[in-house]
Amino acid sequence: MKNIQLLDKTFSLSIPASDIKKAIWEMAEKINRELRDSDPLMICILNGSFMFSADLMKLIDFPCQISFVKLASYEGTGSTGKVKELIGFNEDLKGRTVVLLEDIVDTGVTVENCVNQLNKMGVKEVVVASLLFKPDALKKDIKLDYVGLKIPNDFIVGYGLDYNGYGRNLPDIYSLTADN
Ligand SMILES: O=P(O)(O)OC[C@H]1O[C@H](OP(=O)(O)OP(=O)(O)O)[C@H](O)[C@@H]1O
Ligand code: HPA
Repeated sequence: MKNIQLLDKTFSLSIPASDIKKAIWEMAEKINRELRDSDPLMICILNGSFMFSADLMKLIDFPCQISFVKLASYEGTGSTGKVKELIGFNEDLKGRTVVLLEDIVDTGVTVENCVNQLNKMGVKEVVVASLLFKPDALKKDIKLDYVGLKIPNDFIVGYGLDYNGYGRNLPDIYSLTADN
């Protein structure tokens, strides 16, 4: 199994790029079918979602807007349980169908925070699309509308996800090995 080293930690290959691509194709197909008449505004949650959002958006086959927010809840290999807002929601979203684009839903703290903020702003509906979901880590009562892949509760890097800023550029996803 292919291993990589990032700073002090070793990771082993867990999800190859071909599986990620297939999951995004399937999600895009559903979104194209189900949201094309809603004039949705996609919101990419930076940093982690940059790669997923870019690949998904290229497969959306109707005119569609995208905007960006920058939030952080994870430090090192764990959740802080709090969401830091580095660039927030600053457009008029009243009455819009908003699609949150997440690379991963882990504890659910970030998505819950976004959904609450968007509902206060008077959106019509919030739709959540996440490439990855860790069901065993979830601590919040949130609804996920589109999920690419369900994964075990292991710390992962690659395809946008990082360990202390490293690993985001990897095309495959790797998980932390037991010997760390
Ligand atoms: O469900 P949660 O426990 O909230 O975890 C999910 C969030 O954690 C990651 O972001 P992170 O805070 O690491 O910031 P980053 O996107 O800049 O890496 C990821 O991109 C999600 O936004
Ligand atoms: O497993 C993870 N890896 C990197 N960033 C994350 N943010 C939430 N979960 C993770």
